Order: sequence, then structure tokens, then C-alpha cells
Amino acid sequence: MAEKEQQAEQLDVLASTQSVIKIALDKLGYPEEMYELMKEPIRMLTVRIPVRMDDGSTRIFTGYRAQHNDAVGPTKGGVRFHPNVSEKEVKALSIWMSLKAGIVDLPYGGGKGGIICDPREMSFRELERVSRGYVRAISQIVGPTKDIPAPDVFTNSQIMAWMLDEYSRIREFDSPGFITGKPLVLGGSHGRESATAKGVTMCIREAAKKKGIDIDGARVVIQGFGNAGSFLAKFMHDAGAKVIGISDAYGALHDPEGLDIDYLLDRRDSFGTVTKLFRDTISNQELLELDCDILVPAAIENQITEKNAHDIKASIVVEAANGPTTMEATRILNERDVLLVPDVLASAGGVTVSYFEWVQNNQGYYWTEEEVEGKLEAVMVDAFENIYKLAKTRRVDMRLAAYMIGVRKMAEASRFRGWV
Ligand SMILES: NC(=O)C1=CN([C@@H]2O[C@H](COP(=O)(O)OP(=O)(O)OC[C@H]3O[C@@H](n4cnc5c(N)ncnc54)[C@H](O)[C@@H]3O)[C@@H](O)[C@H]2O)C=CC1
Ligand SMILES: O=C(O)CCC(=O)C(=O)O
Repeated sequence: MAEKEQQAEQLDVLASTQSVIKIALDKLGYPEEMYELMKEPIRMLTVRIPVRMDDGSTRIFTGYRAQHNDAVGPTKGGVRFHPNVSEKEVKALSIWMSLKAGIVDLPYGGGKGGIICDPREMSFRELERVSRGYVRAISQIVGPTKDIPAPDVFTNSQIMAWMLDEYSRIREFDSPGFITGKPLVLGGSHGRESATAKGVTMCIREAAKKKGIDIDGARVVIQGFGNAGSFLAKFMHDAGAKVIGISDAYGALHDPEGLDIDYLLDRRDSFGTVTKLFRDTISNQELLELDCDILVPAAIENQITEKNAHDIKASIVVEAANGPTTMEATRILNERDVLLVPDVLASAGGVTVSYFEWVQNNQGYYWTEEEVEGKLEAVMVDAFENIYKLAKTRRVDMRLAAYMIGVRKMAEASRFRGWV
């Protein structure tokens, strides 16, 4: 294959995840048909959403909802509002959701949605109209027992609230279990907002134990200062670590003595932007290569590639974002003995607490924040240990071990149903 084609395939998140799924299924002894079933979502809906803009014009937005595999149960996963959303990305994200559900043993398959738009350039009311329009467009295939959306990049609890309201109007009954990541007053769960970062924090702690690194005083760099990245910065700072670098879509901040995280949290906007307030910034690429102990990509895909993997200084990389490291970069980091905790494990705290939210909605009885955190801790530590052990015993990297565990329940459920 020509070098250019190889590079393009690497950056193609769907092709990369398919290649690891194939290896995982082969290692588990499943036939080729199982891979044929797993390599693409079983359902993929593309919708066109007409939205009346504030200036009176109408814009047509394109959106997607992918449902990867529903052999285990309803599909579940977030909705992303971002200009770079694409059909391939949404498909890959839905596969990763299936793997996460398998890894933390939830009764779900994976789903994911996205709208091609830039919410940073839209008014509050335009965002409400696009959120409601999306729900009207996908309402036939979603629901509390079919497919349950949640927040992802540039979506939040307010957007979940509008989506819930629209769905409840269409169905003519209040249906809190239709969506998770809702505000508390609409049936949200304590701890959901910070759940992804909490799960990442637990993985960092477990990985640090394996590497003999003390969190107290460890130098941490975090790419992305949104839901995942900003809560994580706070938790790391509170645990005594020195957060020496953070970034957003516009640039990065670096202070070898440790950044003032509370100040940055106070000044960040609702899209996780904070660096625009500073003159002395570095680039996202420079940030990733900073001298540090723990690096956490918590923004978007394809950030650590074969081009910079050799220059990563951290001895632990924990993927809070979905798909931040290409397969070739994964190989390079493993070869360099960097402990790479893969996205499908590290970021599974979010969907775990989303599951807790859905359970609470179904039973109509709500848990305290301490109960939620205790249950999340048990799930994450177990998942980390299972994957770490499998990686050691089968002599594979943590990503492949995570895929092997993530795909197994879904493959077994598909087999019992007689699909393969
Ligand atoms: N929110 C959640 O519960 C979960 C999120 N994730 C993943 O974590 C990652 C971040 O998601 P959230 O924090 O929820 O999103 P968010 O919308 O709250 O924040 C995104 C952050 O990434 C930055 N960003 C956007 N484009 C960028 C670029 N081109 N270069 C550098 N930074 C950029 C933004 O400025 C912002 O700071 C995504 O990969 C998401 O899929 C994974 C599991 C659950
Ligand atoms: O909370 C959820 O249901 C899904 C979160 C999500 O989209 C993800 O883990 O990437």
C-alpha cells in the first residue's frame, strides 16, 4: 500500500477500529461471519433537519444515528454537535459504545449520534430548534427500550432536557428513561456530569500503581477542557497532582510549576474554551509532547499519530477521548513501554453512570452521590484489572485486551439469538 493510503487508513477511525475488532474476534475463535456482523452498525439513519435561524432564514442540518448491535439490549450512546461529524465517525463511535458496554458489563449495545453544526456559532434558541428537530427526525428508532441518547462533544444537560421534552411531547407521556445526562430536576443522576472524569481518574490511579508512580506530585497534561478534561483537571489537582498543561480547540497553556486550575475552571465557557483569555499559549501539538508523567487526551480523535508518538514523554497515556490515538501510534507507544489505557476502558465511566441514571428512572427511586460513586468505583476498578490481567496473560496490548473483553458478550448474545 502506498504511504499516503496507509496514512489515510490510519486516520480513518472506522477502518482502524474494524481492524482491531477483527483481530479480537480471531483471537477469541469466532468465525468470519461474526466479524461481518460486527464491522458495521446494524442500523444507520441519516436525517436532514430544517431549522429556522434567528435571522429568518432556514438552514438544513445533516444528522446521524448509528445503532451498532442490539443483541444484548437497547443501544446507548451520546450525541455530538460538531462541524467535523461524519457518517464514518458516528459509525466508529457506535462500535466503541458497544465495546464500552461489554467492558463494564451493561445490558446495552452501542449507539451514537451526531449533527454537523458548530454550536459555538449558534444562538441558544437555534440550538434548541436543532435539538428538537433532531429528536423529531429520529423518534421512530429511539426510546427507553430501543436506543437511549446522552451528551458528547458540545452537547450538555440543557440539550438533553430539550430532547427529552420533544420526545415526551411526541409520545404524549413523560419518559425520563429516553435520554441520560439530564438535569437533576428532570430525573438526572447525581454524579453523571463528572462521571467520565471520575472513571478516568480511577484508571489513572490504577495505572499509576502498576507503574509505581505516586499521584501526589505527578505531572499531568490534559488535552481538552470540556466536560471530561475540566473535571479531570480538578480531580487530579485535588489528588495532589501538578496539572502542568491543559488545552482547548484554540491552543494550550503550560506552566511547569502547575496551572491554577480553580481559576481556569472559573473562566472557561460552556464549550470548554479558556485559552483565548491568554497571550502566552502553545499549540495542541506542543502540549502533547510536554515533559510529564501522565498524558490524557480528552478532546477529539487522531491526536497521537505515528508522527508524534515517538515524542510523547509521558509514561502513562490514559485516553479520556474517543479514538485519540491511531493504531500505528498505539504500536509505537507499546513498543516504548508507555502504559496506554484505551478509550473504551478509560472513558466508560460516563456510560456507566448513564446506565445508573436509566435504572433510577425505571425504578423511580434515586441514589445519593456517594452511592453512585461507590458503584462506579467498583465497576471501573474491576474492568481495569480484568483488562490488565488479560493483556498480561495473552501477551497483547491493553487496547486489544479491552476489545477482546468488550466484544465477547455481544458476540455470545448474537450467537445465542441465532444471528451467526
Ligand atoms: N461527555 C462524556 O460523558 C463523554 C465524553 N467522551 C469523550 O471525551 C472527549 C471530550 O468530550 P467532552 O469533554 O464531553 O466534550 P466537550 O464539548 O465538553 O469539550 C470538548 C473539549 O475539546 C476541545 N476541542 C474541540 N475541538 C478540538 C480540537 N480540534 N483540538 C483540541 N481541542 C479541541 C474543546 O475546546 C473542549 O475543551 C470526546 O472524545 C468525547 O467523545 C467519552 C465518554 C463520555
Ligand atoms: O452516557 C452515555 O450513554 C454515552 C457516553 C458516550 O457517548 C461515550 O462514552 O462516548
